[in-house]
Amino acid sequence: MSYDSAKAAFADWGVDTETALSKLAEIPISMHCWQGDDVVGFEAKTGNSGGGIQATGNHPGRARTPDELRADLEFSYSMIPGKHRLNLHACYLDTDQNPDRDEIEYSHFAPWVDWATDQGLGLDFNPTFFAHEKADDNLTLSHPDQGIREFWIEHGKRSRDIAAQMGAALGSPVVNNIWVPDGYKDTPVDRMEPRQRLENSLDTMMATKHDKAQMLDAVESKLFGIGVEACTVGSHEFYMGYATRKGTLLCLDMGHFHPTENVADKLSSVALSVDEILLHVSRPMRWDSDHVILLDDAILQMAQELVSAGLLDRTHIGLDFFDATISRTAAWVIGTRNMQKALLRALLAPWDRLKSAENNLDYTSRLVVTEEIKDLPYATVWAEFCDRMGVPSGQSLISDLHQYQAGVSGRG
Ligand SMILES: C[C@H](O)[C@H](O)[C@@H](O)C(=O)CO
Ligand SMILES: [Mn+2]
Repeated sequence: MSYDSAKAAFADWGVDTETALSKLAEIPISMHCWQGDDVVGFEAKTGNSGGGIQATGNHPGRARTPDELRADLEFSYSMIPGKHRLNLHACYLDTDQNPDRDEIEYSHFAPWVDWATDQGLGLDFNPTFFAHEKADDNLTLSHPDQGIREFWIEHGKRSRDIAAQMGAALGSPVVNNIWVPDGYKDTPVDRMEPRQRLENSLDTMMATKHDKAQMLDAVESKLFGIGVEACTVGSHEFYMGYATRKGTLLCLDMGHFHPTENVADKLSSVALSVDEILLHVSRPMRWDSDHVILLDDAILQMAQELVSAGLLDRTHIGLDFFDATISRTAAWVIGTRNMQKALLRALLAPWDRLKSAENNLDYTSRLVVTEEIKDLPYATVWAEFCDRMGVPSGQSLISDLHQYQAGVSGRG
């Protein structure tokens, strides 16, 4: 089918494909650096703690250096339509020095900023509260030992400074997302004190106010992780309350809730209490397994909520998955494109008609419309978008992905 025919098919439903394509082109997705190297990072390892997260698989081609990671990212972005962002973790520093987490400075990340400037990308940032000997108890900002708390508070403060400097250099606010793995394997007898300690540590860490044009604080909750099955200190209720009272962004990771919860349903509720939201779009399978996102119902509903509720302007869309059983660059490309495809479908829905049917309690019409529009030629509009943005779609994408993977498979 030609694009003009597809455009006419959508116009029949009162939808303008050109408006949808213009909007889609303006939605940045923050791609996570850690898909490229299985969350290993570039510092000398000092601890065993994985933070309860785990990349599994041994597909060849893992990036071992910042240069390899940047090459993989450049290829991946060239397969993704539009201009996007890179979400960096503090353990991905690029320096010959070996600073501990409480010694990191902007200079250790300056090569990333130079590269991002060159590539026209925005950056986001995360302090790394895992994979370190001082996190081996699965307690960091809520640790009963004040010295350990202070170590991590210093790391968090420095991360915020670095993020703010990145934002100033790039002219685009850097979201600095705080996730700590803190929790207990078995049922704790005291849940209150750890949560008070976490709150106090966060307050100290974020005491310095930064210009929101440079840096935005976000906090990420979790249900459980490996080794902290009984209690996570930074639960959803903890951070929902914290973000609401303190004015930070709230990060919703789709893998951090009970498997039957609909994370898309949370957006409108959360948006009534916090100004801005950060998403970690992920695909949990039985647990927080961080599979590559598919164009499945969970993602489609997420995109529908963002568009229908008018939340695109105050939601930062980040990704969080890491699969080491497939080509890592293909994982980035497939996952990011799926997020965009979901957004495109949501942008192509006849929302006025659907909302009007719902408000008139005409659920029959609502159901007919939602089901009939599933047959519209979304693929043709997507192919047009890719074409205009100079990236492949369909079978040529497959050969490009395979060709790049073949070139990196020999990495040791
Ligand atoms: C590496 C990330 O910080 C991590 O995935 C975090 O966002 C998370 O979701 C932990 O489960
Ligand atoms: Mn996450």
